[in-house]
Amino acid sequence: MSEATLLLKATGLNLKRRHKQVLTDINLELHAGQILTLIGPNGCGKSTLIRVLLGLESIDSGSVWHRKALTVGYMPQHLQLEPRLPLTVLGFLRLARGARDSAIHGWIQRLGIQLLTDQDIQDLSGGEWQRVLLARALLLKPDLLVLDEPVQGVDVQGQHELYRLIPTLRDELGCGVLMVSHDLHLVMAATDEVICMNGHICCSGHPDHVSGSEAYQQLFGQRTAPIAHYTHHHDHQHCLDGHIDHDQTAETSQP
Ligand SMILES: Nc1ncnc2c1ncn2[C@@H]1O[C@H](COP(=O)(O)OP(=O)(O)OP(=O)(O)O)[C@@H](O)[C@H]1O
Repeated sequence: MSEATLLLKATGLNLKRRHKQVLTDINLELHAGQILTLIGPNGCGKSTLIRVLLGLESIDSGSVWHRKALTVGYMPQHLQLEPRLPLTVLGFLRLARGARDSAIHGWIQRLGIQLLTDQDIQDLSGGEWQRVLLARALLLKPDLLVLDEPVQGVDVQGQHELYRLIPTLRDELGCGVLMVSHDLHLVMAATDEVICMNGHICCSGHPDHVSGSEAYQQLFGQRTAPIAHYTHHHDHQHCLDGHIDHDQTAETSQP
């Protein structure tokens, strides 16, 4: 990918918290139009890496480069709000920098949260809150959309909808997407590149490549078996004269 589309680049990131080495020699690049997903077991450093990339946490060594004037829409894993704060969903969305009511109502419709507009944010369910946070991130018209476990608390139907929506948003906004997810089945189909981490980067690349790698199998073991992403194993050959030769045997069938 070209330098012109580069949004963010991390080089040699290292970070220790108390006595634990949380990040070790992390290198990555994210380009406009790319969906990059971080996966890995609990505590492997995914959220910490996101916060470091966004400049919310300091590092011991390494560097993070951002494109100039990069606008980031961040959907955090946790957002602590003052519990006594009386604020409706609409009021909360109006706090987004530069957000106009027309845009707010557009995203409210798009994300199917019309019935929540006047509801107090303290009364939202986990899945409802996730949608509201996504709306807030999108209101910023981000060059980079950062989603830290976007489907936590979202029902199965909602998870499918959200993972279908992410590539559409990427296409419409032309943004890059950096995502953390535990939903291996769904995320593998909705991402261009996966980084599988456990403090350091164990493996990375296209989902097909990563899910077949030894490091991935060691981290996720049996759970990797039914990954539901599309893989086409070509079981025939197209000859120059247009003839199809079926003598080639298929390795495996697609899921
Ligand atoms: N301020 C801190 N002090 C000590 N340890 C910390 C601190 N912040 C993070 N850690 C540790 O760093 C590790 C990485 O945490 P992080 O939240 O990045 O993991 P994660 O991969 O996002 O996990 P999960 O999948 O459970 O959300 C964890 O072991 C955590 O306990």
